[in-house]
Amino acid sequence: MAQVIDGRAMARALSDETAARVAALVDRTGQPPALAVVLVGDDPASHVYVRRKISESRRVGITSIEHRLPVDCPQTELLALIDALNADAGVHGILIQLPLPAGIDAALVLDRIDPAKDVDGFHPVNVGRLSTGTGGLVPCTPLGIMKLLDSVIEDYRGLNAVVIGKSNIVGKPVAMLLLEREATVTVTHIETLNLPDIARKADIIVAAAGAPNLVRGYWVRPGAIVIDVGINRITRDDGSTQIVGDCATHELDHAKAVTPVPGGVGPMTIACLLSNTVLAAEKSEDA
Ligand SMILES: Nc1nc(=O)c2c([nH]1)NC[C@@H]1CN(c3ccc(C(=O)N[C@@H](CCC(=O)O)C(=O)O)cc3)C=[N+]21
Repeated sequence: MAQVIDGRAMARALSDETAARVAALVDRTGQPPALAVVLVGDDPASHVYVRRKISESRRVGITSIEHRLPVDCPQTELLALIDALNADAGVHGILIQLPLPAGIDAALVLDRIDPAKDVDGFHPVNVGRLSTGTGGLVPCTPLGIMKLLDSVIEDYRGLNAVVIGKSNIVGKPVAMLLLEREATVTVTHIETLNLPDIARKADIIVAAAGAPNLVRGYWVRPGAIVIDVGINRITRDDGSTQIVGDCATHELDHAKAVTPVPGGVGPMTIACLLSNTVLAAEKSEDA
């Protein structure tokens, strides 16, 4: 049987550490870290995620401030809000929930965030720092993936890592982090030919394609480690809905370790958002 990596337990442990850092910060400065969460429009999944981010923030002592804007909000209004949050010394982290409504230029919006407050790590300055390995805030999902992998891997050197998906929020940044550990990294995507053959060479598979049951048992070599980043809401025959990942997990008994969905990468993403927020607040102390 493959080891099932418990993302909920690891997230809890990380958040306990974060809570201790928050308490120490409050002792030093008299002020808790503050996270601004900006939600534009009424995507139901985004609402669920934002609720969870805010309640987890409170649990560790981070003050979270939610800003809701209507779906037809003019871009200039969103940019003005970001300017105000950038200028507010009491705000340490800014998160713009994605996806943004059509008609808003997401790249322009992310460019506007002060890189020091960019707890998602999506600003070009942080993307650049990640690619040169020179500090900066690291995107939450890739950071969480590395912590999950670190629980089962000591030394990445010489390992083959195959990343499925080339998104800016998961595929590309996790490839950079794996490269930094000196794994041999292959990034694949929707146009990749012979994906099963490429995956079969992997010691580490990171599946972030957004396609349920994409990664089948025969794609995975015995002893490989499989990180399932997918969050797919599917409707069963009886009409009920279920969250599944990108991997046919029931076919992966021969893997060394797998992450479950739910309870794997998702909870770690939120725990890393909180640790990034405290990191941003700690760094602002010396500024
Ligand atoms: N600016 C921005 N930053 C993000 O980090 C960001 C975003 N926008 N937009 C959407 C995606 C998605 N995302 C998730 C976070 C937690 C779970 C999570 O906690 N999932 C649970 C429950 C799954 C469920 O029941 O929905 C689990 O996997 O166990 C899932 C997905 C963050 N994202």
